[in-house]
Amino acid sequence: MTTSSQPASPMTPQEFEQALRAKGAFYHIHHPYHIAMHNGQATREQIQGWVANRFYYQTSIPLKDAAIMANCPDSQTRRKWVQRILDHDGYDGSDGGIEAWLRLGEAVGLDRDVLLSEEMVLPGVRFAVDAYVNFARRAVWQEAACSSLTELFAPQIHLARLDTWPQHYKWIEEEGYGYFRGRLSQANRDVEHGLQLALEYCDTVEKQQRMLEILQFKLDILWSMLDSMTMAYELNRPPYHSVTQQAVWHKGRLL
Ligand SMILES: O=C(O)c1cc(C(=O)O)c2c(n1)C(=O)C(=O)c1cc(C(=O)O)[nH]c1-2
Repeated sequence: MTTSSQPASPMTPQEFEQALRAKGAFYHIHHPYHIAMHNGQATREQIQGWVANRFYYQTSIPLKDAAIMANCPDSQTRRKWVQRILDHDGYDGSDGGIEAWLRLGEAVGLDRDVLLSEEMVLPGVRFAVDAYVNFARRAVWQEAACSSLTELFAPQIHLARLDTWPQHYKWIEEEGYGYFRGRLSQANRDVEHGLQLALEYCDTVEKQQRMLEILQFKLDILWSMLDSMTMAYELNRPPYHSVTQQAVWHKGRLL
């Protein structure tokens, strides 16, 4: 094995931030399934499939964040990090992101029970999301915390949806867009904290290279989710399509 491609000295914090940001080239905003949704070319079934499958990501994010907190001995970090769980689960009478996503489901014509039952969650989506939660359980907390840094690129994707979906998909009820609106400020705040942790923690060549690899792993998760949806809802090749039309795949959380 050769290590000749390793740089001799660590990047400066500015250079390292640039290297993290450059990973935006591989964000799922560039996936053909996402581009089709953005351009108004997605069918109702494709939008519904995306909303129902992404619900599994939404409900897994608090599990992932709780796993990070469980491994983090620093109370100052936990005080900040706990806000991420509250954002999704709701607190003090505010509903939170999971409820907002259920409303998005209703706005695209999916009963909330369909989302909650996870019956539409494709195995490939489940495996990708579970990999994220399991990584957060095993990794040192700083690495797990910084794997959330795909959120660097998220405000742009939420804004783009708010911009184009109402024009293209008149059948989606307006109140479904609350989730994307709420995430704009939340994602920016999360990124500020995540980036600060990454720049402080990654002070060696090895840590910087590993963090870039972890960010790529997270990008792979988001991309693979859309690959699974492409197979099922665009190419009409859901799991077992060659043997049955029925959705026989497992439905429960086996994490
Ligand atoms: O809609 C999106 O494209 C998108 C992407 C991501 C992301 O980049 O991981 C998140 C979200 N949304 C999101 O809503 C969210 O709450 C969130 C939390 C995290 C994380 O890794 O902790 N990513 C994301």
